[in-house]
Amino acid sequence: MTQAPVNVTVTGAAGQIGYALLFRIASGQLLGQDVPVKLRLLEIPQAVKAAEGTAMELDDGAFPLLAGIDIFDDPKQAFEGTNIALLVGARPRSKGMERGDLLEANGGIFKPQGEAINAGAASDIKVLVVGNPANTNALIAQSHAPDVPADRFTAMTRLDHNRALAQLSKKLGVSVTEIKKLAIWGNHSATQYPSVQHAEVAGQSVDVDQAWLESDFIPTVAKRGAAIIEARGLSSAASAASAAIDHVYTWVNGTADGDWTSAAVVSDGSYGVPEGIISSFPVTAAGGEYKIVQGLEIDEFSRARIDASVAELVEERDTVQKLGLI
Ligand SMILES: NC(=O)C1=CN([C@@H]2O[C@H](COP(=O)(O)OP(=O)(O)OC[C@H]3O[C@@H](n4cnc5c(N)ncnc54)[C@H](O)[C@@H]3O)[C@@H](O)[C@H]2O)C=CC1
Ligand SMILES: O=C([O-])CC(=O)C(=O)O
Repeated sequence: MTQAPVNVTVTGAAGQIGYALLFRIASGQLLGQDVPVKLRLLEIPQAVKAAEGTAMELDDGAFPLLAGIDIFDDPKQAFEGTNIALLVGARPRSKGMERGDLLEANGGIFKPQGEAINAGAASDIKVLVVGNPANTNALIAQSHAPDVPADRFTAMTRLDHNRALAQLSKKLGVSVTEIKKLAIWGNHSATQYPSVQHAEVAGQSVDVDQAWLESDFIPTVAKRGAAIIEARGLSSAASAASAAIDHVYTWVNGTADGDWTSAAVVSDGSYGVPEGIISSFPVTAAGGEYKIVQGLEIDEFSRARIDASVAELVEERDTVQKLGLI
């Protein structure tokens, strides 16, 4: 081993995303093949036993990079000294619900977790919120961590980004690796805007007809979560875990030259998105920081879609404000 282990806290460790995520972290896919990790698992008391079972299986994987596993039911202990926090633990939606319906049920989880991160996490803490409604849960956690730089709190729209890549690659008959500069804007919800306005294949802009974009691509990507629930009877798990791995790996290791990815980050007012809201943008990563891509021209169609999704985020912020969660 070439360095001290990195502490990674995963909440909801006994859940379905946790089960898909933990083995990939232990195998080195979160941070890199030369980076040892110590796992700190947080669960509610009733699920600690199940988390212990997962920890036994992690032991049985004999992962060379796994330097230890601790299990907690107290957020203060779980986030003590942690470098990377994956906030997955929350109730998933079921058929017929929108993610925003989970605001009240799940919002309460993220206030004490934000406070615990503020109190005890390592100074280089990076937080990814996966639990839905992810953007606003991230806002709740961030607002209770005043001593942590706000840009360390992010929410996951990488799954939407990957879904958009997959759909476009099928349509164009090219590999996902050939597509650059796709972007997810706004909320991780049905109002999100997957944009091909700046997308490129082999340096050329992507030529797809507007009717396909509006009636197929955008709704397929934006409603994919509901389609998975309809088909599986459970919300997406392995693909969500995979996107969480991608989000953190890119954050730590950077984006490729000439490309970007999507992540929900604290808005600095760019593109008319109100400051402080956690909204998805096209972002680059370098030196361990995500930065919003600047200076993009936004066409009229994109403007309307971005504004609609951001309006939903403003509503969610106002709701949690009324609930006393921020
Ligand atoms: N942002 C995204 O792209 C996606 C987000 N999600 C969301 O991720 C969340 C988790 O999904 P699943 O793993 O499928 O759910 P799950 O129900 O299988 O697991 C959730 C786990 O969280 C635990 N938990 C609940 N409250 C907790 C707390 N206060 N502290 C620690 N752990 C707690 C539960 O005991 C359970 O083990 C849901 O909110 C789901 O909607 C799911 C897919 C994609
Ligand atoms: O749709 C859901 O509730 C789970 C989720 O966030 C997704 O699959 O994108």
